[in-house]
Amino acid sequence: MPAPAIKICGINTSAALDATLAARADYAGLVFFPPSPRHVTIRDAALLGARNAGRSRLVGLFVDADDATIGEAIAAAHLDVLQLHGHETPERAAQLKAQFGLPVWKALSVAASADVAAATRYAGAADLLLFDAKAPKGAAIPGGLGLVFDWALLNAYRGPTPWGLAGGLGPDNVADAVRQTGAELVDVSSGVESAPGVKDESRIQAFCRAARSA
Ligand SMILES: O=C(O)c1ccccc1NCC(=O)[C@H](O)[C@H](O)COP(=O)(O)O
Repeated sequence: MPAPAIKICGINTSAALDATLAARADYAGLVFFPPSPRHVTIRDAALLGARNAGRSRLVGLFVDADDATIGEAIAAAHLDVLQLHGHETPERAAQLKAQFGLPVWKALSVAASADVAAATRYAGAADLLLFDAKAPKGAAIPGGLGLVFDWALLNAYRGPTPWGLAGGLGPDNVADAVRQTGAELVDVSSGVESAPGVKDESRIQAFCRAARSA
């Protein structure tokens, strides 16, 4: 089984970006969602984009954002991928893909088999599906909560769209997760932090090493 691609999400400082680059992660995620402890302003995003200088692929994460917000973020940070983490429909995903000419990843919250079955609606609209744990009702943010879902639910996925795994991953369980699910991409945020929104260089290194060992 080839090693999965690795995305470290919630990069909000130059130190966090440098740690991600040093660990040779494939993707670095920037969160454009003000309620998140990992939110980056347009100014932060421009600085991070310039520092990255094309070394890692930058994924902009949006929650039901409008076109102007997304366009401004792309221009500031030179984003490579758009990740939609809200209630965006297949039509909205397809429209953003056409409008901005970037790959679109759709995050899908999973708590039951029906959530996985519904993923086929995004065939042709999204370039990658990111299966993540469903946030509890009333949560301030829909991701980045360190919650794991039942990975066995993914056995039911039969769609053509490539997919990745997120939700409660960390250095201690990512290798098992890859072995059990065969995920082509793994995504982590809180599992490589020392506090919400504070990335930990040694945990980023350990996560990448463990993911590649699977
Ligand atoms: O991370 C956030 O703060 C966030 C805010 C709003 C929507 C999504 C968010 N994160 C999405 C991610 O891509 C996370 O990496 C994913 O949910 C996994 O998070 P974690 O369980 O903390 O590893």
